Amino acid sequence: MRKVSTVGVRAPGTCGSRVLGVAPQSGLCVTAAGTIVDGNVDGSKGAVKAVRKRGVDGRVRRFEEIPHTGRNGWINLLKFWRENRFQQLHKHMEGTFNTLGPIYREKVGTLSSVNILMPSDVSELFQSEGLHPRRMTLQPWATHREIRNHSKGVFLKNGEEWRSDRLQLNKEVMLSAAVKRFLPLLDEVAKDFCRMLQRRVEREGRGEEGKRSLTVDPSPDLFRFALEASCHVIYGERIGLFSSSPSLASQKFIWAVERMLTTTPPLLYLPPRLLLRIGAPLWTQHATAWDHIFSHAEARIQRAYQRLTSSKGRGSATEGQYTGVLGQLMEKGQLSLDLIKANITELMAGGVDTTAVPLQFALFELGRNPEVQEMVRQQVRTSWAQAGGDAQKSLQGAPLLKATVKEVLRLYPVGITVQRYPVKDIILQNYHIPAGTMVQACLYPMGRSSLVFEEPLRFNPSRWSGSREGAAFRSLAFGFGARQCVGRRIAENEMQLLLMNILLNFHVSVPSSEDLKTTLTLILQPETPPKITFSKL
Ligand code: HEM
Repeated sequence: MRKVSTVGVRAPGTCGSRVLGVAPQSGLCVTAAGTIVDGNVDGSKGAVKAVRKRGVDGRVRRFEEIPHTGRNGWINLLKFWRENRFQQLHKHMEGTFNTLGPIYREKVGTLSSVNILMPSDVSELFQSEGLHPRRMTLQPWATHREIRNHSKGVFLKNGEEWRSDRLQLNKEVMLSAAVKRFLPLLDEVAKDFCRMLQRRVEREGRGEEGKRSLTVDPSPDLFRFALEASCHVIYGERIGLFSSSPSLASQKFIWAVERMLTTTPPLLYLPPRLLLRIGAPLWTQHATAWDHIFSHAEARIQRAYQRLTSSKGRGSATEGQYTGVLGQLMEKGQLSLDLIKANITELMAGGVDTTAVPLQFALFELGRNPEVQEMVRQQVRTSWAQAGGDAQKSLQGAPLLKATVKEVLRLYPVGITVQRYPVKDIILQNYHIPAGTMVQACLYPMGRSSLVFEEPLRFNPSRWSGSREGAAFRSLAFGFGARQCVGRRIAENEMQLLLMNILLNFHVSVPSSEDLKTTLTLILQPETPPKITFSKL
């Protein structure tokens, strides 16, 4: 047991590297606030436990006693700007947990949060999220909708309004009957992607015919794949992005989403309406990017609407035929056209980078871990053969493939935190948290914590097959509870199907297996997209 001195920002509650430390060790650590942490962080089998805690004098500590990174939000904001911490917020969080312990407070500009990383604490948070869970509002997005008079979709809504939209969307994208409907569409796009890649390897690759290899940065193709897949599932429309001349409008949509994401984080800490009034370029870029996303969606929604109404007029030409999420929502008529537009636009904006980027990480990790790749391929091959090529059955018989996606998102979560405002007072790490406080579950530091995962830096999908690490509140990349990602089933199936088709057709390797440097826009990305070598099997 050791007492930790309290100096400057690092002072309160320091548990040092024991929380996330690379060097595993065992022992108790007394924080400055007097909380006892049972620090058995031995990385050996069975040793990783949730942190137990109680006040030394048996009392719950006050909110103000939670370790923090400095009281003055404006000074913190200045530091963030000066040191470019927005882009490295995931690393900043990891470092701060190492220094301050498993819970800390942070104020940046006007935004205050309590940050946690232990699964047991996230479970506590989940139990107090209430019937209408709330996340931190992305104010620049909300302001854009308000000034342009657009309705908001589920991402930006709260309360009963959110719930009623969400229940309708769940039926079309989350329930297993819906998955069954859209899965063949995703499979078709994944297969076309592989055919396009085959042609490219044959045309541009090296080596003898039939056994060629090609080393490329696959990210532009992965973005196209994700957009093609989204359009097929959402609008029921193929947009031909794998052709030799993909449309410029689609490329512009991809750029607009990228711009919208990169301009979001700096705008979170400043009042958008003030920036709008002074004509700040950052705000103009953000709003213009959103305008583009909206007009892209609007054009497609109009087309789909005309298609649907004209086929209805001709008799039921589309009866029994799946017309995409948009068609389903229109046919059911439970949401107004305005709300359908708002939600469909959000699904489109949220559906491209979120899957294209983890696919880059997945190919990189499979490439630098050839034994893992081979193990997954064997399972996928057997399952695919047994299922006679049926996509859904093939996925069901390949748990390692599902675990691969989970493992990628553990190490590289798309969103680095999930936020909630508890509806009642709760106790986390023996500190009192008043209702209405913004609490963030920090996924990046959690995924890399030796308290939570054995050998956290090892890419090991098999870790999810045992019961222990499959335990609750460790795999949180899609959030949790009723407000979890509504695109989850689309995303999981889309990524699994693409990886399945790639593994059946190519061996994947990487020219450099050095760790990837990551950077945060609104989502976690590689600083430079990794190069991947595809060799025909
Ligand atoms: C790997 C891919 C993805 C990841 C990791 C991811 C992650 C997340 C997370 C963490 C949330 C917040 C959940 C919470 O607060 O508990 C979320 C919400 C959301 N996501 Fe995703 N997402 C992904 C793909 C997608 C896709 C493909 C779509 C659209 C097709 C989508 C649309 C949305 C929407 C609309 C919400 C707001 C849901 C609500 O508030 O009710 N996401 N996502």
